[in-house]
Amino acid sequence: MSDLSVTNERLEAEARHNGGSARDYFELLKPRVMSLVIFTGLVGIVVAPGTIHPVIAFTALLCIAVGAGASGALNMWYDADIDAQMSRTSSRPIPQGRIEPGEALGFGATLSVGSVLAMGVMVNWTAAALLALTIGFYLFVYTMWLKRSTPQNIVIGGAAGAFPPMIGWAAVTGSVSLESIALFLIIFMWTPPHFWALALYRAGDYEKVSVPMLPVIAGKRETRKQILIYSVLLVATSLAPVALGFAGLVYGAAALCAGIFFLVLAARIWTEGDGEKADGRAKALFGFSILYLFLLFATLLVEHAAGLKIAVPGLGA
Ligand code: HEM
Ligand SMILES: CC(C)=CCC/C(C)=C/CC/C(C)=C/COP(=O)(O)OP(=O)(O)O
Repeated sequence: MSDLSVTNERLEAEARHNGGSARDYFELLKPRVMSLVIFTGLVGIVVAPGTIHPVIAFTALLCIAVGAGASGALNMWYDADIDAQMSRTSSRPIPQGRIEPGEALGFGATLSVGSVLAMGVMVNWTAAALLALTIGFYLFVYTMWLKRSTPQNIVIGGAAGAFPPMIGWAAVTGSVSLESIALFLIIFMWTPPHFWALALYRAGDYEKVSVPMLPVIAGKRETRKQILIYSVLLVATSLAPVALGFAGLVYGAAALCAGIFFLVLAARIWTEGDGEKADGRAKALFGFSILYLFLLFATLLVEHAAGLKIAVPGLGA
């Protein structure tokens, strides 16, 4: 062995020993995914009826952000074995040895408990209970139980990602209502097409680590069919805020236009089958799914905050 490689090995071992950098810890929070999660929480806070002091609203949003990040760290702690083997996730801090599993567990657990307690003490205990439920659902129900045991993992487990607007709403009102359940249902219906589009072109990764994602177990044809079914349900559900009267024509028109485009992309996946453009079309739906959810919630926010709500005749207030 050359002097150089001995030195490199020593440096790497030292780096591992010194614990991760601030950047590694930040990566544990899954910041890109969680930024949209946090945005949906913000929309829940803004559109909820009633008033909230801006400092309390900011505290609630911070607790959602920290709790969401913490749940991402706990997910990475538990999934480190499979993350190490999948090309998409192998460069994460734990598989790379930059953060020890125990450090990630301690980090995630501390932030989880801290965010729930801070929400309870400084905002209200309904929002805190929902935040605890969300973190627990993502860690125990999705990550530890369903992810490795059933192809319905993300349908049921995906509920975790749908709670944040409900948490935001509860931070203002102290309760759960039909309107906040409608926001929950939109994300709940959105999660299967969002994730299965990605799973279609990442099926090999999941097969390699024996995670029973739908394309691996039921095949790509069935996955394409399920994407189409959930896309139709999603577009119908996206109109619930209008039907319940807490969104108006601007939101309704945006939801319909974006929804039609979503359906076109889902249909194109279906018609392409296993053709040569299959991966490209799945990637297009995955990418648009993120823009779609952002647009839907952003329109709700702007319509509400800018007083643009024009009620649809015969529906709601
Ligand atoms: C169980 C539910 C969900 C599953 C299984 C899932 C899965 C995934 C996966 C595997 C990725 C690729 C991440 C990567 O490239 O490392 C991803 C990306 C993403 N997801 Fe989800 N997701 C879920 C729910 C959500 C929710 C609820 C949101 C937001 C409301 C969300 C927002 C995003 C965003 C913004 C990205 C893009 C991140 C980037 O560009 O790196 N996801 N999702
Ligand atoms: C407020 C709060 C606690 C919010 C949490 C929201 C939440 C549960 C979002 C789910 C996001 C996500 C990346 C799921 C994928 O996990 P995965 O393990 O299948 O993805 P991976 O393979 O990229 O790790």
